[in-house]
Amino acid sequence: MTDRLTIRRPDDWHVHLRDGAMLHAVAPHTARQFARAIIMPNLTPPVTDAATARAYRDRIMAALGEDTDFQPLMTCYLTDHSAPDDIVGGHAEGVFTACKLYPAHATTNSAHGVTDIRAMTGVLEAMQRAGIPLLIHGEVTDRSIDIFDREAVFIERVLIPLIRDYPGLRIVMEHITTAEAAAFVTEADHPIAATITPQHLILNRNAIFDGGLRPHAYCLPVAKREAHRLAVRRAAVSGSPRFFLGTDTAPHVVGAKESGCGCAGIFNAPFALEAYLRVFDEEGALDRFEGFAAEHGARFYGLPLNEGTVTLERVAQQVPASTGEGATEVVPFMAGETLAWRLATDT
Ligand SMILES: NC(=O)N[C@@H](CC(=O)O)C(=O)O
Ligand SMILES: [Zn+2]
Ligand SMILES: [Zn+2]
Repeated sequence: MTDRLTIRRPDDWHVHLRDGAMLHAVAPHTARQFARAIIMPNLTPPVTDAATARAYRDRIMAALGEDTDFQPLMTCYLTDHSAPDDIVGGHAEGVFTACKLYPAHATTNSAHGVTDIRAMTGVLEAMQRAGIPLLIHGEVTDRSIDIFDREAVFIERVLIPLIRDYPGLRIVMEHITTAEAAAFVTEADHPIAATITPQHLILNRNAIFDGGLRPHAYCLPVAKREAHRLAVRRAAVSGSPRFFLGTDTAPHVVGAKESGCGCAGIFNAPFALEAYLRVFDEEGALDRFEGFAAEHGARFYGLPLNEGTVTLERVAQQVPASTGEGATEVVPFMAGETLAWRLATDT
């Protein structure tokens, strides 16, 4: 049995750091585990231009203090009014690493999102030309489509036409949850990849209703049936360079989760590596963990691999019931459960 695993320093390709007091409370968790992270732009108001992104990046670095070498990679929130020149300019200046497409009203803080992706011709052409990745929350917002089918229907209705129209556009399908998405990303003749969260590797939809309504197991896209979880697990441990780590850590204060209309989002930043490693361990794929956590994403984004390593050791630890206090009290993923692995050292 392997009891220690040393890998290249990993990156998290999908993170919500929020702002203000919550940013200060949650950012250190991500910076402790990861060298870099793709920072989601769904603040209120959203991060839609380079000046706003630069200011947000400064607030992130200020929240982490002087000693950190963590690198936030900023994204631009696309709206119906996004202008190609602003995006290409922001990317050329080194502010934007990617652009994020939220279909309007698909998820938390997506009210300003895009109403018709097909109408975004100028922006998508410019991104394709400049090699700027398009990160997609891949769910249709058609209320007549069952919530468990919205990802699969998005592939048919939106993604297939999109890759046909923009054959060179680099796409990351974020937080995939279905067998359909795993198969599509594996097989597509296109520069496309997908992030996978710990929760979609560990939970199926029964977890949301396990003995009562479980708000801390609720995120979007919502967890699917067991067959889908298993398909997503196979994709994660397959060794395919098209699948990589993106936690979608999405903190909401406890009262906003435990509510008559609880927010979508799971806060997994404090023990993200440990949660993923549990899955790779169970699947007998410890040798594939480094690729998933520290190589595939950087290569897809065309960024250098990190220097340095982290070590995880087989030492049990219990996930606390909550982190933070007051306006920053958040219940972490797997609260109260015991994890077999622990992040040990940073070198
Ligand atoms: N995943 C979620 O359930 N929530 C995210 C938004 C998102 O990534 O869709 C959030 O910002 O809270
Ligand atoms: Zn999303
Ligand atoms: Zn997200």
